[in-house]
Amino acid sequence: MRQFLIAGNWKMNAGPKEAKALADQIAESWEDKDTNSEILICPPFVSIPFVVKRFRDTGLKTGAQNVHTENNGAYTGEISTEMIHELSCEYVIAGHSERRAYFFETDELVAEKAKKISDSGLKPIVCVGEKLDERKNDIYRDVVKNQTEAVLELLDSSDASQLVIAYEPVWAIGTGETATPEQAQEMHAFIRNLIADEWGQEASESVRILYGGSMKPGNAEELLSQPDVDGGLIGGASLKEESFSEIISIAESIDK
Ligand SMILES: O=C[C@H](O)COP(=O)(O)O
Repeated sequence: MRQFLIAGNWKMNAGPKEAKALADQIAESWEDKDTNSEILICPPFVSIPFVVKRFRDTGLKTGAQNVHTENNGAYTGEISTEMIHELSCEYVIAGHSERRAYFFETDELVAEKAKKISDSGLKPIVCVGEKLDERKNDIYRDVVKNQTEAVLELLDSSDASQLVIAYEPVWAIGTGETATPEQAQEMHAFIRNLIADEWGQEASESVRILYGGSMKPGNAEELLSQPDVDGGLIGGASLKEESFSEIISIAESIDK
C-alpha cells in the first residue's frame, strides 16, 4: 500500500523567523505521534535550515521547492542538489506551475531537474497540471500526458518508489476552487496509466500521486479517499498549523 504524503509548500512565504515559529507548532503537534502518513514541509531556501533543525529526530521531513540541474558553478541565484542534500532535505519539488509560468520552465527542463534530483539521492515531487483554458478546450489530458511522459522518459522504472507526482490543476491553485474528487481521481488514474504504459503495472502502483489545488480541511477527506490520490501538496492551508494539522488528521483517519 502507498503511504500518504502530506506535503506543505510554503512558496515564497515564511522567512526564518516565521518558519521557526510555524515549524515549532507543527512539530509540537506531530513529533511524538506514530503517524501512518509522511509529513513534509518545503520552506523557502533561506528557512530550510531552521525547519530541518526543529524537525530533527521528529520523523517530520523537509524539502526544497526548486533546484538547478548543475552541481555548482556560475549560476547566480541558483541552488544545487548537493547543497540541498547537505541540509538533510529528502524531497525537492520540480516544475511547480508557478515556476513553469513565471520562470518559463519547460517540460524538458522539469524532466532534467527530476532526473538530477533522483540521481542525487533525493526524491522528486514533479508537478503537472493543466491551465483553465486547456481544460475548457478539452486538451487537458494531452497537456498532462506531455508533462508526465517527459519525466518518465528520463527516469527509469527503478526510480518509481522514490518518485512523487503532484497533479495540480492550475485553475485550482490559490483560487479557492478545487477539482471535484471525480475530476481528481480521473486525472490521477490517467497519470498512473501513463506510468503503467511506460514502466509497467507494478512500478505504476508504487508511484505516489498527490493532489494540489486549494486542498483544505473541508475538502481533504473526499479528495484523499479517492483510490489514486496518495496525499496532498498543500499551499495556503499549510501556512497555518491548525489547517495543516487538520488535513494530516483526516489523512490518518482514512483507511484504503
Ligand atoms: O504547491 C501547492 C499548490 O500550488 C496548491 O496551493 P494552494 O493549496 O494554495 O492552492
